[in-house]
Formats: sequence, C-alpha cells, structure tokens
Amino acid sequence: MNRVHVVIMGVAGCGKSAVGALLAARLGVPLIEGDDFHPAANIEKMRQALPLDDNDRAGWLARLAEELCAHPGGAVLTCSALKVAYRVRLREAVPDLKFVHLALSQHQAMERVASRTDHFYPPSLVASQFEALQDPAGEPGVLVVDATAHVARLVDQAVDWLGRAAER
Ligand SMILES: Nc1ncnc2c1ncn2[C@@H]1O[C@H](COP(=O)(O)OP(=O)(O)OP(=O)(O)O)[C@@H](O)[C@H]1O
Ligand SMILES: O=C(O)[C@H](O)[C@@H](O)[C@H](O)[C@H](O)CO
Repeated sequence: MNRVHVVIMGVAGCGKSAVGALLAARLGVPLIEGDDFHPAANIEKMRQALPLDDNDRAGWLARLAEELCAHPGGAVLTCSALKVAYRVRLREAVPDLKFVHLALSQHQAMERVASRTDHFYPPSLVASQFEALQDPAGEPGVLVVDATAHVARLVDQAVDWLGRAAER
C-alpha cells in the first residue's frame, strides 16, 4: 500500500504507540511518534499534571503537519488528535488523511496509565483527555476500533480497512 498516511489517535493510554509501531512495520512506512514533537514546555506541563490547552497544542500540530508532509511516501503518526479542529489542521497537510481511533472507556484508560511506571503522563490527567475528546466517528476517513482488543488484531483491522479504502 503506497503513500498511505494514517493517524493513530485517542486519549492517553489507548495504545497509540503500541499499535502505531506495529502498523508502521506492517505497512513498511516510517512511524512518527507524536509525543516526540511536543515542545519541552508541553511535556513539562503534563509532567506537572496540568492539561494542555488549544494554544499549547497549536504549534505541536503545525509541527506534526510538517512532519507528515516531509514523508510523501506515507507514514503512521501517533497523535491524540482529540478535537475536530486538530484533525482538520492535520487534514490540511494531507487531504486524504486517515484516522484510526483507539476507543476505550475512561476507566480502562485510567487503569493503563496508572500501571505504566516508565512514562511522563500522570493518571490525574486522564479525565481531562475525555473532557477534550470529540468523537471522530462519522468524519470522513475514520475507523473506530475497540482499543481493548489485542494489538495484533487492531493492526489487522487497520490494514484491512486501509486496503479497502485504497481500492476505492
Ligand atoms: N491493545 C492493548 N491491549 C492491552 N494493553 C495494551 C494495548 N495497547 C496498549 N496496551 C498497554 O497500555 C499501555 C498504554 O499503551 P501505549 O503507551 O501504547 O498508549 P499511548 O496511547 O501511546 O499512550 P500515551 O499517549 O499516553 O503515550 C501500555 O502499557 C501498553 O503496553
Ligand atoms: O493532546 C494531548 O493532550 C497530548 O498529546 C496527550 O494525549 C499526551 O501527549 C499523550 O497521550 C501521552 O503520551
């Protein structure tokens, strides 16, 4: 599958990194890890248990849009992309951009984030992710999957869906 650009999106702990890495390998395209492009001030803010706001995310999204454009052969991007406006911003860079939403409950996200010991993101911020989340279901180029399925199964679902979309 050539030139596929797909964002693995969702709240903290939904599995973006785990699914994104395997999907990129399956598709043979680079992985752009969205968290690596947050300015240091954003990471510090989250570390201090303060939620990011639209201003904090604006420069980051612009940076991610640039990064997508820098990979014309296709890429998998992990990015929370919680709000409609954020997804619109990324679609400006790649008009046919696809999004796979790893959907899970707040309780499940909390359990996963709380059980991680090697990550900067504090469990106390999980509720704010759900407050910010605007469900992408129904937007063009969006697949919603159950993030509690096995990672391999989620990757299979994404690959099948992307393959069908490429045939159209
Ligand atoms: N499908 C899955 N089933 C069970 N556990 C999973 C699944 N996907 C991810 N996990 C586990 O859940 C935790 C969160 O996953 P991961 O770090 O990939 O999420 P994330 O969305 O990238 O989170 P963040 O955005 O906060 O970095 C990890 O401990 C990971 O091993
Ligand atoms: O938009 C945001 O609030 C952030 O991107 C967060 O979602 C975190 O960075 C991420 O989930 C932790 O890895």
